[in-house]
Parts: sequence; structure tokens; C-alpha cells
Amino acid sequence: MIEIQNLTKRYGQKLAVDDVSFHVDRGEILGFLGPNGAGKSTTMNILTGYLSATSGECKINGVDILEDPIRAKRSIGYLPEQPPLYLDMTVKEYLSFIYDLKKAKQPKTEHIKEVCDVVKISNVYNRLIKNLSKGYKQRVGLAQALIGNPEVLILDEPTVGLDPKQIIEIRSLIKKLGKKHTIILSSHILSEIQAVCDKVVVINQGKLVADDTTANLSHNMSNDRRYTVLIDGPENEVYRSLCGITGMVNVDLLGKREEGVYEYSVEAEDGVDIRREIFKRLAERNWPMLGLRSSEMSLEDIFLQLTKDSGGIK
Ligand SMILES: Nc1ncnc2c1ncn2[C@@H]1O[C@H](COP(=O)(O)OP(=O)(O)OP(=O)(O)O)[C@@H](O)[C@H]1O
Repeated sequence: MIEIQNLTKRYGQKLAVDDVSFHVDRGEILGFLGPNGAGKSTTMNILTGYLSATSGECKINGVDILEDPIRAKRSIGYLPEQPPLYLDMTVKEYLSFIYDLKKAKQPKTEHIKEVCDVVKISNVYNRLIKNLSKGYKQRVGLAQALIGNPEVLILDEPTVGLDPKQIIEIRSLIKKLGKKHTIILSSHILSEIQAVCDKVVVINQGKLVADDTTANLSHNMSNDRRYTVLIDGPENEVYRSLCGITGMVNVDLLGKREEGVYEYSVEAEDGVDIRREIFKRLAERNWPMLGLRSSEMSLEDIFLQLTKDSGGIK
């Protein structure tokens, strides 16, 4: 659906995007991550036809954005970080204006009504945009992206500046939209990417440093087979017992969590699943296991690791 091949962009001497390739399949929600100045906006601007590339290809639905921008743009709904709203228009006037600009083909009144229903702004249809809350303005921004029913949605930090309730609402709306559209979502809120996206692409200093599913990234980058275990039992004996398990590489006592209850970090040899053996040993000694969780890295840890040379994240 979206195909980016060897994309490079130079601003004079500055190499902003350096030979980046990735693709997004139909119906996927892709998270696009990177620290400040990594080249995200440049990539998105090329993808949406606002900037030309120095070299490389960008195809939307098989159409090259540089060769046939008008056709390619028909498949794209774009919500920039600052939604392009005319504040002195009502929602109705604005969406009607956008409909005309995009030369949308759907029956006008029905289509605008349908879009308003999807993003839940029908109740403010006749209100001036400047009087709407930030969350509602963002929904109007999403509505303009949806006019014309484009297959691809490109959303640049769509939840920036919203309160937690609005963030949850917009996120679930994006998830819902993902059922019908292919979406690229740029965000610096990592939990958002983890909650909403199927796949994640990370760029750093113009280069692609990761392109995988969120689950795979977290799994592959983790020091495989690490768990945190919470055990009700005498600390030294439990420690020794855990150390004695075949395939155990390391046991660390993390600390006391309740009276008589201690938390341990355990690590097994590659390819060895020690969970059952831990359970059996503890059961034999009648030391209840109160919790066992995988210590796989969060997307936040992965992001920091992948971009650690760039001097901080946005
Ligand atoms: N018009 C321009 N002329 C020269 N350099 C530019 C121009 N636009 C961007 N850059 C540089 O290119 C690099 C990539 O910028 P870009 O805006 O794409 O990054 P970004 O990942 O979107 O960052 P942010 O998260 O801060 O928006 C940066 O070093 C930036 O300073």
C-alpha cells in the first residue's frame, strides 16, 4: 500500500533522510518514531507530496508521489501536527470547503454527515471552530483527513496537547479507523505506539534503525528469557533453590515486597523455558509464587537503546 525505497533527502550539505526503505501493508497501522531532528517530518512531507526527495521512490497504492502527485494524493488523508483549520468557519462550512478542495466524489451532504458521525462531531456541526475544545478541534482535523474517503491516513502526532481522556478517545478512534484505512502514525508517546500500532519503524539521524512488529521488537531486543518472580518464602533458601535450577544463568534478589515476600529477577540460558521448573520447585517447598512476569523490554527501553547516540528524545 505504501512503499518507500531508498529514500534520501539532502538540505544542502545536511543529509536529513539517508537511504530509508520500508513498506506498510493495506490495513496496517504503522508507528513512526524517532528523536528530534531524526527526519520524521521530512519523510512525511515527501510521502504526502509537500517536499521532493533527493533520490529514492515513494509509492502510494502503486502510484509514485513525485511522478503523479495528484493521483497519489487522492489516496491520502493527512493530519499535520497543527491541524489546518479555519477558526472563523463553522465545522459544517469548513468540511464543505475541504470537500470542494479535494473534489470528493461521494454525495456531499451524506458523506460529510457520515465523517462527522465517525469522528463524533455531529453535535458541534454548526459551531465555530475557534470555540471548540482542543480535543474537538483535533477531531475536526481528523474529519478533514477523512473527507473523500482516502485509503491511507497519515497522522502527525495526533494526540499532542490533549488531556488524558481526549487522548484515550482519539486513540480508540484511530484504532477504529485502522480497520478501514492504512495508517502511518507519528508520535513521541511510546505507549501510544504500543497501544495502537501493529508495526513500528524507528529512524535516527536520518537512518532506519528498526522496522518490525512491536511484539517482535520487544522480544528480539530483550535479553531473552528474563523473568521477575514474586515469592512468599525465606529469602536465602528460595535464592539457593532458584540458583539450583538447570539452565538458570543468573538470579538477583530485587528486594522485600511484603512481610516474608521477596522479588527476584531470574535469567535462563538461551532457549530454555524455566517457568515450569520454578513453579515445581516452589510448590515442593510450599513457597507460594505470587507473581511471574516476563522482563521483556518496553518500547520505551528499546527506543532509548536504538537512538542512544542522538542526544535525547523529543
Ligand atoms: N528546510 C530545511 N533546511 C535545512 N535543514 C533542514 C530543513 N528542514 C529540516 N532540516 C534538518 O533536517 C533534519 C531532519 O529534520 P526533520 O524536521 O525531518 O526531523 P523530525 O524527525 O521531524 O524532528 P522533530 O521531531 O523535531 O519534528 C534536522 O537536522 C533538521 O534540522
